[in-house]
Amino acid sequence: MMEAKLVLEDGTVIHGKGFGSETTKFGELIFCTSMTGYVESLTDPSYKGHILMMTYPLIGNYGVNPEWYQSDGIKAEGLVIRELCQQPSHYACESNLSKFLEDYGIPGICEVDTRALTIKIRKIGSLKGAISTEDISDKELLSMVREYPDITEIDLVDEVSTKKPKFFGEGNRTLVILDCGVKRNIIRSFVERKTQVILLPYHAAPTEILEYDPDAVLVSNGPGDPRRVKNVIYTIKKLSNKLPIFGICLGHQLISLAFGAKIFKMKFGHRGSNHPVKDIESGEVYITSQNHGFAVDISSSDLPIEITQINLNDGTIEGIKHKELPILSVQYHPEAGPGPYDTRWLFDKFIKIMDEY
Ligand SMILES: NC(=O)CC[C@H](N)C(=O)O
Repeated sequence: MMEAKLVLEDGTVIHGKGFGSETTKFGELIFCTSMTGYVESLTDPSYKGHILMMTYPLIGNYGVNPEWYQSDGIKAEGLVIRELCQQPSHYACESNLSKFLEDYGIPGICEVDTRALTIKIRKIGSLKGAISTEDISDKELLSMVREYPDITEIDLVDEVSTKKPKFFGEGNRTLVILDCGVKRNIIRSFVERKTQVILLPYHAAPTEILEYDPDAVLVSNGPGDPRRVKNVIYTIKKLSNKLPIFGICLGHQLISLAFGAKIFKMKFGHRGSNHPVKDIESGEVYITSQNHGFAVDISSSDLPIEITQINLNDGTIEGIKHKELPILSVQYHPEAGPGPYDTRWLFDKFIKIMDEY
């Protein structure tokens, strides 16, 4: 295996073994506590701009199958792990993790003490970093990392959204999804429920959306700072009294912004498959799949939206709804991929709202 290093903006330099592509990539280093689901996570467009570190110590065991992809390829900038399994075993395995990363030009580094690094990030927060398997000195790489723009300064949604309309499934109801970096499982969740899905570029104008005569609009998940995606916030405001609107993750943040809430960057985010979320009305607790670094802040009860669900680990907002209009959203991922299926009922709820409207 080739030599590789991980350099962080605070000056940390970690040497390890490289796998995947021989290259240098930059991004915000974040950690994910899911024990499995590395294929789904690497291909989740919300990870664009991030270097993904898995806390589970052995990764790659069951290999790779394109059916598990959440988009057309790897969207994360790099992968940091403790131990790489080089001989995967699984009935559906078609490739291995190293080849998978190589196919998409993405570097990986293993033999890293990921747990110590996670403790560091939990203490000081997410950090910008680079993985490199090239011949660049530590000093030079560190200054490149420090010069690299912060995640809040990059328009990542534009890099992952579809360039033209796409159509999926059939049925007697139609849903427009504004593609900010949608995961395939979200589209699948509606197609399975006999819904025609029209996927539009995130910048589609309100008039263009209405021309499709949809029964509702869903604002998808996606990477980066929601405050940068101003045109979608405008679209949500324009459509709010015309159609039901649902939001997942970035979509939840954009709907919240459209109705006056604020956004803050979390210290190290929520990324994993076991985040407990409580539904305030029913008192039920769900185990949810999460991947976000920003969160919604609703400090005033004068806003037209109210909190429906909260995170039981840190009390952050996990769900909101409009006080009068059929508009609701969640911060977590009801479609799973990877993660538990506890909250798949939300898709049935969305569909019921569409059908009744
Ligand atoms: N999965 C997502 O949609 C992420 C939303 C947003 N980019 C965040 O990091 O908070």
